[in-house]
Amino acid sequence: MSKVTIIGATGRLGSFASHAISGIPHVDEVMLAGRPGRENSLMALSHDLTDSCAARGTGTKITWSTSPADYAGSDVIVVTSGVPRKEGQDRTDLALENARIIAPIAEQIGKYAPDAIILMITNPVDVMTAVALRYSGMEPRQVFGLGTHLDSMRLKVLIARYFQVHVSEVHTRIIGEHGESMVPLWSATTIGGIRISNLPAFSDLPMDEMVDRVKNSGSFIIKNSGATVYGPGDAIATLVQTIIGNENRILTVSSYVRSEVHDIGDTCIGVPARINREGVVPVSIRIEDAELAAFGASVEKIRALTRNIFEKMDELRSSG
Ligand SMILES: NC(=O)C1=CN([C@@H]2O[C@H](COP(=O)(O)OP(=O)(O)OC[C@H]3O[C@@H](n4cnc5c(N)ncnc54)[C@H](O)[C@@H]3O)[C@@H](O)[C@H]2O)C=CC1
Ligand SMILES: O=C([O-])CC(=O)C(=O)O
Repeated sequence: MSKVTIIGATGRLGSFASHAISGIPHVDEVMLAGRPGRENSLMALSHDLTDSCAARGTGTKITWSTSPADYAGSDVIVVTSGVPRKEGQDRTDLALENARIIAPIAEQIGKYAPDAIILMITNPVDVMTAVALRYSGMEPRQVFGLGTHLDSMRLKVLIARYFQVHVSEVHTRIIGEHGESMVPLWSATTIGGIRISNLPAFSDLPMDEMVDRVKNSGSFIIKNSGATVYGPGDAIATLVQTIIGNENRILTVSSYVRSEVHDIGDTCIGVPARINREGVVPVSIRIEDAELAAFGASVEKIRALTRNIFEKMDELRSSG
């Protein structure tokens, strides 16, 4: 029996992610969670998703709750609660406002579902993953964030189109911040198993344009349609399936890094990590000098922002 809870289920991303998760094999229950006052909205969504399961011919049970005590028994808890950015904002602008929303949610998860695995989505996702880790009191392997998985998938599609190959022929990773300082790992990019730098067309590859497009993907979608929904929603479902199916895939997610990348760490940030039913563990890797310098800068940025948010949260809590 597997139970997946989505906290923030009434939101634009939360509702689509709930739909995507309800189609994963071996997920028996999807629990839609939200704040008191959202009962009608949660109930209506549960009816709609139950109809969806009926139409798909699956027996997934859709439940809903506004009580954190009902997090109990969850195998995976996806958190999408919080404010999204508006046109012109950077994800980091949301840090304190969303930390104030995520900290109490994480505390309740630690209290009622201490054996679950938390998948953090709220932005800025690297900092919110650290907030969830701190306030849940759970182990680093149990708390991870969507990180640069979606960025890596966005780059993969651009490379596949450029080389006119099926996306499954392309392997690539973006590590670091889910944001401006993200770092593409061209040294870990292959097409048909061949290192991309060994292909003659590599010298003409518009690398900077591709990475800029990935960096601006979220803001472009938000500006023109209001929110990013289907990309992150299906990326969330992939990660949930990887856990529930105990798949041992290596995906690029935000995870607490100690020293796995050239001894740089002590922060939650996007790195390749092995994901299974036990949770998420970063993989030790070695990267090229230029990539390492960029990753080091990204880690420093996120570590400083995270510490700043922790200090502000401590001040807010001590002043009552
Ligand atoms: N990591 C990633 O790749 C992505 C992250 N996101 C992030 O996910 C979050 C949600 O985005 P959307 O669903 O588009 O936003 P939305 O506004 O549609 O939904 C927000 C949800 O959070 C809840 N919420 C808002 N304030 C709250 C509070 N004070 N306490 C408890 N719950 C609260 C709302 O009830 C709602 O369920 C944002 O922070 C957004 O930036 C969105 C897309 C991709
Ligand atoms: O851009 C945003 O704010 C939402 C997000 O993180 C993404 O879609 O990558």
